[in-house]
Amino acid sequence: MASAEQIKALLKSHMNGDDSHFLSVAMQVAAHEAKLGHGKLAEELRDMVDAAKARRPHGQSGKLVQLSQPRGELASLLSVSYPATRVVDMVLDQSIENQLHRIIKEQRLFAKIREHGLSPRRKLLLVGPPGSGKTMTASALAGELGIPLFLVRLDALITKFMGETAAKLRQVFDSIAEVRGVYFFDEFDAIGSQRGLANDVGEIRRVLNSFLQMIEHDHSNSLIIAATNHPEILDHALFRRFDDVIEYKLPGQDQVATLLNRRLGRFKSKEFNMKQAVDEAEMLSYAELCRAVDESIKEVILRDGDSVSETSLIDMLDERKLISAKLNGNNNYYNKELPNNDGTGKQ
Ligand SMILES: Nc1ncnc2c1ncn2[C@@H]1O[C@H](COP(=O)(O)OP(=O)(O)OP(=O)(O)O)[C@@H](O)[C@H]1O
Repeated sequence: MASAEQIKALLKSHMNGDDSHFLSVAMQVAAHEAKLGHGKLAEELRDMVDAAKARRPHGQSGKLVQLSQPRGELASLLSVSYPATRVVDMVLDQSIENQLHRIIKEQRLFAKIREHGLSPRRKLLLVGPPGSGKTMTASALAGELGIPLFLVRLDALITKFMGETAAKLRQVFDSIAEVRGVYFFDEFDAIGSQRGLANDVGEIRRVLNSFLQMIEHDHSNSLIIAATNHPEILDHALFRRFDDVIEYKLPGQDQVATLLNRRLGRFKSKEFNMKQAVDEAEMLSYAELCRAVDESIKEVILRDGDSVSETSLIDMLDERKLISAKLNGNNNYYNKELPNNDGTGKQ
């Protein structure tokens, strides 16, 4: 139930005609209900807010008041957003989609799970090539659960001063315990690399040890998501600290076709040869495919055309391939096996 203060805030913004504030308080009520484990109610409220926002005239999207804006030093360590992304916005293979739905279900009903002395899945490791949807997944989980997404800024977290990084990490974990949200550690290999690496410095080893202890002792209701493109250099001790490891891959032919269809939307020409485009898209990431489609739509707009043909899309796909070959080099390590949860590396 909304608190008296929240009802007062709703009435006040209604009387002042402050639509943005009204919706942000409604989101606050939704986040509060989600925190109490009333997932269905929270989702219903959030859907109503989304619908209200969608009905606003163009240009009045209104900026949501940041409800859980980190303060003080935390502000430099965490950046917060309230994503509207949903799992259905993503193109995924069935097994990943199932994994995500399971996590969402456990999160929505976490109070029920905790009543039985169990804990929902909430410490996740996402591994896979660049542009495969790891960050988007963190947004979609926050969007589905109606809770804030906190990006942990590793550049601000990792300093060269002895002990400072671990102290900052402590602050992040304190926030994880205090404010329910999705906490996303991108490029996690920066702190999670194997302790024995020759070029490793002592401070990074200490940080990794601190992280291992902190994640082990964390019993909060937040989701902790770490993502990396380099699972092969992660310390094996890390794998068993996570409740779930989700492995992302480059899109297969079905996923490419779905993504191209969705992204091209009304710009897809009637005689568009999807098979030819899909064949040409091999080895490109989701992000690169999106980019190629956007570029080809832009090209249509600039020449006052009305649709994208497969040949113009193929040109853009080829351009992406060239750029990607230059930037990414070789990603062969995705063919290697990941260590299993006992850290032995055997599957
Ligand atoms: N599975 C997907 N379905 C639909 N769009 C996707 C998917 N994956 C990526 N995209 C598109 O590509 C963009 C970039 O993806 P994202 O940042 O999630 O990749 P990432 O795996 O986190 O990459 P990096 O490792 O470089 O951080 C997304 O904002 C989205 O537009």
